[in-house]
Amino acid sequence: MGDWAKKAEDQEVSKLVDKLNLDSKSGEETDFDVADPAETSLLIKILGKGLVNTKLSLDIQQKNPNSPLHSVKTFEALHLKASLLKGIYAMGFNTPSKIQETALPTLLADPPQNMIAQSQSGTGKTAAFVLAMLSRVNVGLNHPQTPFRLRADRATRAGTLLDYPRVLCLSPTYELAIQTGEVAARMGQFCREIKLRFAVRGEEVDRSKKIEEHILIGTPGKLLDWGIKFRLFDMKKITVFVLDEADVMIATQGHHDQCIRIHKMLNPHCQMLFFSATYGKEVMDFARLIVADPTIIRLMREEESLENIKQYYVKCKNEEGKYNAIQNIYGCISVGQAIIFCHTRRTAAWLAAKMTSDGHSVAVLTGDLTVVQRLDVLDRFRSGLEKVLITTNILSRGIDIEQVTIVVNFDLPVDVDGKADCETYLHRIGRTGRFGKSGIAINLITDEKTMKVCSDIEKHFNKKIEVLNTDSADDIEKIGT
Ligand SMILES: Nc1ncnc2c1ncn2[C@@H]1O[C@H](COP(=O)(O)OP(=O)(O)OP(=O)(O)O)[C@@H](O)[C@H]1O
Repeated sequence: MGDWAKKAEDQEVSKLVDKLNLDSKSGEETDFDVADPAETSLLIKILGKGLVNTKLSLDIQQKNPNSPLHSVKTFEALHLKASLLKGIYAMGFNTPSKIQETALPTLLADPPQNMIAQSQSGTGKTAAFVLAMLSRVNVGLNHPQTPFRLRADRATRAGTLLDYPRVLCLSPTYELAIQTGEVAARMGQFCREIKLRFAVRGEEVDRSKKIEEHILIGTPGKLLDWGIKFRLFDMKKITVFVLDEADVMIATQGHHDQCIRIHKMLNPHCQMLFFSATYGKEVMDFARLIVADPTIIRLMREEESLENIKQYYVKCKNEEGKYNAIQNIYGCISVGQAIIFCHTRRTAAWLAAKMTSDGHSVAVLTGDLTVVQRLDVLDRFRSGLEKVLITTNILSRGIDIEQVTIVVNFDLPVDVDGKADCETYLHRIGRTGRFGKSGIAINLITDEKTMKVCSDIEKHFNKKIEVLNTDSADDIEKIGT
């Protein structure tokens, strides 16, 4: 698989550059930013350098009484092929993550079990289902359940494996498919007999030849073309069907129906695996269309508390007044790194220019940047090259920027109806504070309307938002203690 890994890497770079070019041409100018779920997911995967070791508990809803739902504490206990175990260790995985230790025994069980697994980004779901895909291909070659005629048939053809692919993995976008393929290439690097193929835009096929790779990872449209339109492989022979990023899949126009169409072509004995970072009703409804009698595993998210965050509001006359409030705060207390949220790109640009001219080191992250450019901004900010990150709603819920000491809502988060967006507020300020020290959140108010938004947020979380007079140095110094 080694050459595949290099190819996947090259593909990823060149395709991300394509996206960069595409982005620079695309998109009418808009002043408001709305986070694109697929871009957010890709950013998280690329930024997610390591495993999110979580203490959160697992909620396991056992649907299939035959499922051997126990957990393993080591990868050895999974009795994987030596070459696969070698690949896992080569990736630096010493012990299974929480979701892996519980999901893998079921994912690898015989007879195969269907599963719906939900856990937030960075907890190891991709690695879990990739391991299952690679294992199944190995197991499929000589599994006692493999129909005898298939084994005999294969023996007569002296190893020419004509009844492949056996594994389909659907991703909502080209970039996310490449990311998953990368993980598979690294994990299967010592399993030279396993062949992977991307079913994504730009991947050409010879329509006169059947596809012989064992695992296809791609987007629904391309897989529909290869499997149903051009019949380049037999959908009925698929033994493992993985639907990844289901929450993003639902949010990406048109994928919902394509996934259902593909699913309808699979045989009922195919193992259906469904992965999602969120677990809302729409995700669960979609899952029930795809997965029969699933074992359901979800990583519970504890309610985020605002206990260690001190929240203030400042009454300002206008935008200039808001700017002066920020300047006064910086003039009185030492601020580590700060994130300032604006409602529009225009405000973000105006504020960035003013703060830069007053000597602040400022980074701006808005929706007109490509994924690659956003990564660069976030990397620089995380490494402390800039001290102030000015952004809009594009810095959506999923992207965690830890270790900022102060968050300023230059504009409070509101929904499309102008009402308080409490979930976004929680995400925005939920990252302040360092190792349990209290964080500071400052909300800048200019009129009755935004004052009401602020008090609605206060009521929603039942956590006092104190008034702050930024014309008084004593008042400001008090918040820094
Ligand atoms: N058992 C493990 N031990 C150490 N690192 C791991 C383990 N499993 C996964 N990782 C690493 O943790 C990071 C997140 O893993 P993975 O991508 O599988 O999580 P995820 O839940 O799918 O996240 P996302 O939803 O963003 O894709 C990756 O860098 C991966 O290499």
